[in-house]
Amino acid sequence: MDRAVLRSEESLKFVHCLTNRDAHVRSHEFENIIQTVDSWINGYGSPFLSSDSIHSLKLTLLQEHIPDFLRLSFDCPFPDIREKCQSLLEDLQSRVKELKMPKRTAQGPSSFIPEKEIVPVDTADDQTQMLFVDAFLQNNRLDHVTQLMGYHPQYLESFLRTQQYLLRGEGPLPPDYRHFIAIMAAGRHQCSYLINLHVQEYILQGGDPSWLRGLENAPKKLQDLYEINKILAHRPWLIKKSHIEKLTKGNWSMSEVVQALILMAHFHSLSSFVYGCGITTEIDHEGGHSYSCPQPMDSNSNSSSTCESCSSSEDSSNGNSGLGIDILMERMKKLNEECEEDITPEERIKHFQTVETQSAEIQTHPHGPSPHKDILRFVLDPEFTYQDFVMRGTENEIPTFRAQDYSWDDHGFSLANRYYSESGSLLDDKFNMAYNLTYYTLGDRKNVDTTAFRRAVWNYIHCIYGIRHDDYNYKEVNEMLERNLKAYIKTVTCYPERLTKKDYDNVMREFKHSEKVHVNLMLLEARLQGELLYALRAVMQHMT
Ligand SMILES: CC(C)C[C@H](N)C(=O)O
Repeated sequence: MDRAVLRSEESLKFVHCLTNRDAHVRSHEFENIIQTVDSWINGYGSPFLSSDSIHSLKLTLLQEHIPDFLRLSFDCPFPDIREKCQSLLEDLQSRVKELKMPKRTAQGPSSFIPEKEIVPVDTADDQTQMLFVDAFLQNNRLDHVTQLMGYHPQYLESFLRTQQYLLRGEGPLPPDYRHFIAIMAAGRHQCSYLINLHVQEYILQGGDPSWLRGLENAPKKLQDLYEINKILAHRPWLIKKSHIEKLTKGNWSMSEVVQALILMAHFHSLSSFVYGCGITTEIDHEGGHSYSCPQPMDSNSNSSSTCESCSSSEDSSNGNSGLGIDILMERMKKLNEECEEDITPEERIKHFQTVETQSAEIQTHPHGPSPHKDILRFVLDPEFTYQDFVMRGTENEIPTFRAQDYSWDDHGFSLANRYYSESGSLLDDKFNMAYNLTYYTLGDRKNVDTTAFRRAVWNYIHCIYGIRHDDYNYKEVNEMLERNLKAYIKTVTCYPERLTKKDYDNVMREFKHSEKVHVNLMLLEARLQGELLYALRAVMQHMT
């Protein structure tokens, strides 16, 4: 190659490398990119001083990809690439004055948790580091969700394996459909974080950009999912076998239906996690970087300490400071020691109904942010939201879902496997991981059996969805979960887009951030399982 003149095909290669789907190629080619850019800057004479068309092409290309470099300088788990990106940006800044240099707007992956308390990209923990590398190679990035899940590497492993399978593994739906479904699902909670990620993936997979103009531009087959996506997200108890029938009478095969249902439920519940943990916009996405002084978001990390102290005094004066760890420990101990109370099935049902009714009385924020028009392209009726199960009205008599009649272990698991090969086993592993995960700690205490607390969280979420486990004593929910925490759980599960930092700060105060993320993982999985129980039961009813 004539190095004196950078040919436009070279520029194209540059773009290609940066956006290459195959992350392996991408990291290998990275060396070349750096060299190319280096030679642009340092090369023969000073190419940036000439004003030919190649010059402006180079400038445009560089400008477009600077957010990519900026992101890589933070999220790349390979230290050499991270450092090279940093020095490249510095070099560009000082030598190519025409370029505009952005700064990241958020201070790390979560606006609720100070960056220094989050597992760093270059963590010294080998297992987590390997998972971060895997995630980077899978997704072309180490996204904020993954980094936050890095608190819980055992879970993260299972999560990444499942998500990789759903999006890129064998399965009946083509890749662009999978990402489009992710966008539709995230749209139900206005989760622009996930929408951005999957719009990018959709395009990289060769998806038709015109579909992104709005649902009405997508194929009828995808539009047919609209209704079921909506009820699955907010009122899964309304799913009937007729919904499944409608799809299979159209041109959906049963295994496509099952893959789509799992994808939708996965992204509904991942939206809960994104909001529940205050995940920030990815650096290279719109809003993740800014070309002006990034002052506003800087105050965010500071505000966490000021906010916490001011809200704590405010709340204790309201007598609203919640269950302290000591009380919680004492109650857990008591529950563990007590032998199973002798209660009749009727009493059990009563307890369940009490928790259910109380849940309906919990006031969450009445309105969320009004949806952005970019999101409304995928959401036709944003006002359709969760409604308390007990308020479902009597006209269509929907009974409580009895988990012993249709359970994940005995029914859902094998049905998922039957129509979508490994999905059941992967999900099963992930559910078990989230359900059983414990470090025997609570705040700064060690050797604590937290089973009672964790069961209460899980079963409370199912209760919100009208699912009753008849071997569980729902009285425990009220012993374990104070009202603020119930409100937090209900908001994150049902209306995640309405959650505020204050809500996060005001609950589980003595818990570590990693524990709050742990609770969010349970929330994600319990919601996912709840949605799938309804969806797969309808599939079964349709088949029999
Ligand atoms: C969510 C937390 C209360 C979990 C606790 N740290 C445990 O290891 O069990």
